[in-house]
Amino acid sequence: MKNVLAFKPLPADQLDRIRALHRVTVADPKVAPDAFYAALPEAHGLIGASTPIDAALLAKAPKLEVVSSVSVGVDNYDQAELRRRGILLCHTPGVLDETVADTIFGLLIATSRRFVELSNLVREGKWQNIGEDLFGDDVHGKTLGLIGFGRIGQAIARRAALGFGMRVLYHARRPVDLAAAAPDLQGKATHTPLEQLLPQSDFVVAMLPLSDATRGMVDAKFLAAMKRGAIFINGGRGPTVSEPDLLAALDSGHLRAAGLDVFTKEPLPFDSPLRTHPRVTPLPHIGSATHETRHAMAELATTNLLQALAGERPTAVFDTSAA
Ligand SMILES: NC(=O)c1ccc[n+]([C@@H]2O[C@H](COP(=O)([O-])OP(=O)(O)OC[C@H]3O[C@@H](n4cnc5c(N)ncnc54)[C@H](O)[C@@H]3O)[C@@H](O)[C@H]2O)c1
Ligand SMILES: O=C(O)[C@H](O)CO
Repeated sequence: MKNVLAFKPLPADQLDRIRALHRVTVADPKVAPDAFYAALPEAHGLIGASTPIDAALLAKAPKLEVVSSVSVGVDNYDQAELRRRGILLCHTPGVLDETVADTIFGLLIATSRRFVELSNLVREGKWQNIGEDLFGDDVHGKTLGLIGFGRIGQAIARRAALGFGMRVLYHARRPVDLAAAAPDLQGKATHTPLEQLLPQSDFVVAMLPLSDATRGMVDAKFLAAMKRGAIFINGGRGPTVSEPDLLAALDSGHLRAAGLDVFTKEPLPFDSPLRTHPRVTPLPHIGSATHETRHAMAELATTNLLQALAGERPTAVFDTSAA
C-alpha cells in the first residue's frame, strides 16, 4: 500500500479505485495547504490538475514516484526537475479531443455570428430591427488557419473541412502524414508556412502547448500578418498570446473579433480589458469541461497513477526528455 495525495477532488468512483489499493489524502494546496503539505513528504503519487508543481514543492516530496495530471497540457509542472528526480509525469491525451474541438467550434460560430452581443440585445430589451450593422459573417465555406495540428487541431480540422466545407490550412512543427494519422483529412488540410497561412485565413485558431518556443508566439507581427477583418481564437494556453498586442489589433480594427478560452492569468483578473471588450468572447477555460469528458480524463489519470505505482508503464506518460 502506497500513499496518494489528490491535489484536486476526483470523482467518487475514481477515488474508490485508488482507495482499494492505496491510502489517499485529498487536499488542494490552495484550499487546505496545511493538510496538503503534511501529506506531501510521505506521498508516492500525486494526482490532480491546474496546480503548479515546481522544484521547491518536489523537494518536499522525497518519496514521489509519479505525478498524474488530469489534463493533457503539462506546462504547470517543472518537467526538467521531474526528470532529474526520476518521477514519471502522466497526462490525459486523446480522451478530450472531440469535446475541446466542439468548444472551439462554438467560439468560431459565436464570434463570427456575434452571439453574445446579439443575445444581450434580447436580454436588455433592445431587440428592434436587425439591420446590416448587426449582421455577422458566414463560417461555412471560409478558410481556417490552424496553428498547432495535433490531436485537437485535427479534430477541429475535421469539423471545419467535413462539416462546414471550409478550406483548412495548418502550421505545425512538421507536416503531418495524413495517410497514417488522419486518412479522412487527406487532401482536406494543407501544411502551409505561417507567412502564407496568416494572410489567407478568415479564422486563425491557436491550439498550441505552452513551451519556450510557443510562449508569446502570437505577437504584434503575427497579428499584423493576419487578414484584415479576420477572427482569432485561442484554445491552447494563454501565454502563447501577447494579450496587449491582441487588444491593440482589435482596437485598431485590424481584427474583427477574438474568442478566448485561455488567458495569461487565470482566472482572468477583474481589471483585464479582455473581460469586457465588446469584440472579445471570453470563456473560463472550459474546453474539456463536460461531465463525460472530465470523467474520462479522471479515469485515465487514475489508470496512469495506479499503473505507475504498480511498477507498470502507464498508458499515457508525457516524455520529459526534451525539458
Ligand atoms: N482550452 C482547453 O481547455 C484545452 C484543453 C485541452 C488542451 N489544451 C491545450 O492544447 C494543447 C494541444 O493539445 P493536443 O492534445 O492537440 O497536443 P498535441 O501534442 O497533439 O499537438 C500539439 C501541436 O502543436 C504543434 N506545436 C508544438 N510546438 C509548436 C511550435 N513551436 N510551433 C508550431 N507548432 C507547434 C505540434 O506540432 C502539434 O501539431 C495542450 O498542450 C493544452 O495546452 C487546452
Ligand atoms: O490541458 C488540458 O487538459 C486542459 O487545458 C484542461 O486543463
